[in-house]
Amino acid sequence: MKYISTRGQAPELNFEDVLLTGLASDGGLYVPKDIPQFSQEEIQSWAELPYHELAFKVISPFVGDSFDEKTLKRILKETYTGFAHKAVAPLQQIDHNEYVLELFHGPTLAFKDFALQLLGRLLDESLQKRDEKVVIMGATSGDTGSAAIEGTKACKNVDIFILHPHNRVSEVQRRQMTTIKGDNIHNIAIEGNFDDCQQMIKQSFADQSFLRGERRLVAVNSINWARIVAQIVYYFYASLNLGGPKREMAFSVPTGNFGDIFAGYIAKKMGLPIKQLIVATNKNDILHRFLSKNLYEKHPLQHTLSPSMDIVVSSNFERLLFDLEDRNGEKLAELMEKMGSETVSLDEAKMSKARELFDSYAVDDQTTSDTIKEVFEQSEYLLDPHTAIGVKAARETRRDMNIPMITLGTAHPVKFTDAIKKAGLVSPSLPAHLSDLMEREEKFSVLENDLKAVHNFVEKTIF
Ligand SMILES: Cc1ncc(COP(=O)(O)O)c(C=O)c1O
Ligand SMILES: N[C@@H](CCOP(=O)(O)O)C(=O)O
Repeated sequence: MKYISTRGQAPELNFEDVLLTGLASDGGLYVPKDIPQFSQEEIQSWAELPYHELAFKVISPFVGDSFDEKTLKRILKETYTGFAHKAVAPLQQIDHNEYVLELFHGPTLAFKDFALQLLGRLLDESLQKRDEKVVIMGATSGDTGSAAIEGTKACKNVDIFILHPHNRVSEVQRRQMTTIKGDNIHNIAIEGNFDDCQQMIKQSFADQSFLRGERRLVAVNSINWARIVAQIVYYFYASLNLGGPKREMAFSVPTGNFGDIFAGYIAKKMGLPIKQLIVATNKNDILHRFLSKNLYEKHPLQHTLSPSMDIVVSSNFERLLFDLEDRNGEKLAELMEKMGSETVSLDEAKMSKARELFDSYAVDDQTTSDTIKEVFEQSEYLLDPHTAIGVKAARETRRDMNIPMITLGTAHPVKFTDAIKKAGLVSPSLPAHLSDLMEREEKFSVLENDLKAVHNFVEKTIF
């Protein structure tokens, strides 16, 4: 399997090299040259498989010969047998033909564990084989940070630097990152917002001179294709558990960086019958405005009850635009340049293609609170604020009541106690492995919103 850059100028790479990088050298994102296809019969034959075996079927064509079959199977088994729920990604029915796919039974209680528990193990395997040490840099609006640290903390060949917006993640989220001990773990609170953090990561890939040519820079955000690939699996898993592929499914996906929903789009391209994919956003609704009005226009970032989705520039949207531009890297590079500085509309043919693929809906804080309360009163099921946005969007945009509607349950409500209290409900207790989280000692550095300051910090730490 070969990977190409969305901007058409970077060298083609195999899966292992894509895993060991972030942005392509031309500033684009790596995508598979061809998407693997499965027949309905083949998908059907996986109906009884446990999660890790299904993951092997879905992921192995993307991995190609980068990891041998035995190693990949071992790593997948280790990854998913570590989840707290036996089903790994259980479905909870919340109404007639309406479900939440619980993706928060990993160690950090958010869907990011599905990919980052795997990515950490793949990295470890690869770096040990190569006898190479790397620097990881990541930006987080709350969940990627702890999942990335948890996933890579055992890797001896890694120094990890995670940037989060100072005072803009929940207390549980911050403590989950800043209390993990390890000399190779470095948390940085940036006096800015998530977009500032993400921008600094992208700029770091563009100019890596601060690493003095001695270390490779690796991404843990969903700009790294290995993140997306792991997230495709649970679309297959949910569908197979509800009678797919003989039945079509609809998915509603709380969206920030467009990684999780992009994984659903790929699952559909691979042959999974998905009737509807819903982009559910909070007030940072650039994607909803784009899909509904054909206007890509950046508004200032707003802080909401769903902080992990407080994102303006969605990195993975570029991967979709690449397909809408018929995979023409040159045209895409021009479009991305324009989108960086002005309001952009697509031509109508491309826009209608995008609208055939996705519905969208934006939810404000009051409605998020109301939805948490309403679902709890109806079904005694407690949603986290991100999942609540997915459920609300599903209910508002559903096209066919006979098709099962699955909202991705992206985080456990215990991570967002303030939002739960605002909805007038009682927050659950932390699970046993985190029960003393509020007493643990925290370690992080606060830095100004300045790339040079961050690079100096990294340099001083590792050299
Ligand atoms: C809890 C939660 N829900 C939803 C999202 C959005 O996912 P994505 O960025 O893949 O669109 C995130 C992070 O981005 C998250 O942490
Ligand atoms: N919501 C994320 C933001 C980063 O997204 P990613 O999918 O690119 O890692 C977070 O919680 O950190």
